[in-house]
Amino acid sequence: MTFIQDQLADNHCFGCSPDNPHGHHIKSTWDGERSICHFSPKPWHCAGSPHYVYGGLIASLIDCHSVCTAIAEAYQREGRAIGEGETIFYVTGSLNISYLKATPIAGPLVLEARLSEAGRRKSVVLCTLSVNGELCAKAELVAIRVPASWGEA
Ligand SMILES: CCCCCCCC/C=C\CCCCCCCC(=O)SCCNC(=O)CCNC(=O)[C@H](O)C(C)(C)COP(=O)(O)OP(=O)(O)OC[C@H]1O[C@@H](n2cnc3c(N)ncnc32)[C@H](O)[C@@H]1OP(=O)(O)O
Repeated sequence: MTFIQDQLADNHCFGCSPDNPHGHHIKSTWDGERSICHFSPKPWHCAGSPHYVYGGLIASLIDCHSVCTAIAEAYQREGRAIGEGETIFYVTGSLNISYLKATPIAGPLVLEARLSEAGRRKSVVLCTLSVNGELCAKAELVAIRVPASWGEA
């Protein structure tokens, strides 16, 4: 299986870089229309109760999965494979999350994202997070394209 994150160069992100030893290492697939990410929380990712997931982690997963989705779609729009040619980077401009139900830590968490808007510099991504088919959170993220030089270490 090919993951978006494994095709991106110069990515040190806490949420999604494969190379950040302390990060979440999320993995997202892109089918040309929507992206999917599965994540199994660890016991220490809990909220006040040991049974439910910490909201900050949920935000972090949605953030990275959505921005990676915006990047994948942008490569596609330019007729390139992800990571091919000049680097495309997006950052989070805004992230609006509705926490609809407490998210069971037993997981797995399933994130699904698609674009509702794709402009020259700005993309809007809609993302849901479900467990066992039950919708626990939904979000809208505005991703803004930035120069490739932002990725330089
Ligand atoms: C921070 C360093 C990141 C380096 C990344 C490079 C390597 C990446 C590698 C691999 C990626 C893998 C994935 C990563 C995933 C993780 C994502 C994150 O955690 S990112 C960190 C958190 N986000 C920030 O720190 C942004 C801080 N903000 C800014 O830098 C600027 O405010 C920025 C770039 C977001 C916009 O700045 P302007 O002034 O250039 O933009 P204007 O030209 O005014 O607007 C362009 C369009 O965007 C809208 N816009 C701008 N800011 C917005 C906002 N905050 N909310 C909603 N819309 C916004 C505007 O309304 C405009 O839209 P209209 O074209 O008119 O339709």
